[in-house]
Amino acid sequence: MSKLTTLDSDSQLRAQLPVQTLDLGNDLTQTLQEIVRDWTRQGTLDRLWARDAQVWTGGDEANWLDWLNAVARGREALPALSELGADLRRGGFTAALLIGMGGSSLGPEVLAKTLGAESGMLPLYIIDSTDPAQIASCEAALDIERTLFIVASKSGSTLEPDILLQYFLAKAKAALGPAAGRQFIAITDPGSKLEAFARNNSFRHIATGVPGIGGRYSVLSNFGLVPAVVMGINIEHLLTSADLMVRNCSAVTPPAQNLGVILGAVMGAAARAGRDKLTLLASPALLPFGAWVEQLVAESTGKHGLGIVPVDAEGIGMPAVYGSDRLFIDLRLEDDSDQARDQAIAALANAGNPMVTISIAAREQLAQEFFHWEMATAVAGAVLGIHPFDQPDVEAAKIQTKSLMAAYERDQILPQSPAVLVDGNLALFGAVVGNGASLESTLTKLFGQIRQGDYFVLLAYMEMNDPHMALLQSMRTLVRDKYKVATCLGFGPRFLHSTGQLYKGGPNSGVFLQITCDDDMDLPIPGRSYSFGTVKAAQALGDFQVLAERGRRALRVHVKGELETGLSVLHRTFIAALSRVDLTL
Ligand SMILES: O=P(O)(O)OC[C@H]1O[C@H](O)[C@H](O)[C@@H](O)[C@@H]1O
Repeated sequence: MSKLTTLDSDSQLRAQLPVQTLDLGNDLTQTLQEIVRDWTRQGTLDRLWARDAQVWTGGDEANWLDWLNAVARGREALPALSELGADLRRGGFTAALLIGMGGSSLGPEVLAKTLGAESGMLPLYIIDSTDPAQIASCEAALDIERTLFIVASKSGSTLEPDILLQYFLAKAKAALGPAAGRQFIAITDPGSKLEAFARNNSFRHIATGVPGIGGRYSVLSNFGLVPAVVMGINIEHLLTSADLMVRNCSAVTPPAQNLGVILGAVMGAAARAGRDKLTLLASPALLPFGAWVEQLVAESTGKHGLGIVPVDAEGIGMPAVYGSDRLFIDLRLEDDSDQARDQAIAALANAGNPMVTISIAAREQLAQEFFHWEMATAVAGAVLGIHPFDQPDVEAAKIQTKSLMAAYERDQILPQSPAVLVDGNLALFGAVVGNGASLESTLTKLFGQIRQGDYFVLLAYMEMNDPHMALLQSMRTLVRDKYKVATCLGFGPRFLHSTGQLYKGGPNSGVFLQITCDDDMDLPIPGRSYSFGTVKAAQALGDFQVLAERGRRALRVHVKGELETGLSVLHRTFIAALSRVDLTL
């Protein structure tokens, strides 16, 4: 194994930048060197910073590169942001709820879960679901009268934030009367419908986004900075730290020393060599970073039948449970390592798996990691010849959902074909279900379709909570260990704004098990003729229809009646089916 460290050990920068170490094996190292040589000779990095769309596909990439300057803009906005912080300190709030999807919520979620609120400032809750139970749990944790609501949406027209805003504004109005708007902040691009709504409802503050920054690249703009201010995080420190990475990734730093170019070139080279499952291994304290990386990598690269499959929070296994399609990236916090984890990672590297190690000394350096990964993803897009700033297939599921909702508004029922099979309280849908089959034989058939190099995904339209997470995680681990394939877990509708793009538009190597459920309780949406439960059902249906249209191998299991009972039956049958299946890999 050849090892390469991309900064001199005595470099002053190295003390403050992450240390990035590569252990790639000969073939990948050679490809990496070729890419770096080409980038140097052809001045590709200069062209990237000069916003030359030919670096990628020659499309409209130049319109989406304002994230390159987000840190400088953020620094200019520091006085205004500090005024906002002072105002909030006087506001008498006890907590904040951020309403948003995908790029508008995943960055703030990382900040909330890794840095958290400073004392005296507001802990940040996030709602990015239409699941009635999840909305109810979130509401139960809040004192509505003393909650600051942050509605974050670049477009200002995304369905979920729109209806969640209606819901929580009605609650706030019921508690506080017409002054309720003072409890709300909007973060949105100029001229959006949300901006107008915020004005008309006398919101406390409206923070604007930059139209030339896409959602998944927006964390270092107001979309991440305002929630950070709400939590009392020192954003001046974050931006100063991020600025070091911006400088390292700039055109002044030659590709061979440029952390972003190197990481991106490795990602692209690995994907070209069939190692397209980018498996993030994060120190426990940095685990929440993975959900943000997932969106960035999946939405940016997963299109036109190509893409890098991000694998997040899979847990680390023995080398024997992995195929030869993995690139491992170990994101570590120096004082947060334990011996068992280190040994497991060393075993993976010793077994010949390519491994990138990114080591940071303090959590605040995640601000650098945001830019590092943004640059790397843009570079990987260039290496793969992909437009990294669009998301052509997200729209397909949205269109399908819209037409289902229109049918519901007309007929008061969601149009859907009957289940192909009902096994106890579980109803099965999808082409994989055969005549006279059972849940177990259908699962066996689905598993039988998994081939080497595929990935298996659980799409769960239910409350994202610890018990559900534990059960679903155990299911994905069983599949990984038996088939040696990468596995992913997405909660709906959250993942539709993240990995959904890749699942539909990327390579047809995904095998999907969608799990839906009846809702024990439902919540009405003020001013609408439908409930959150209906929206969630339409989103799951629309998602499944698009997966089927795209020829994806997919099964839907709907749990009728009590969710926990149905899930444990599904879990047991899943294990039984796995143990029956003959390995055909
Ligand atoms: O911020 P918004 O306009 O509400 O968009 C939220 C999300 O919507 C879509 O699903 C996009 O695919 C995501 O990239 C985006 O982050």
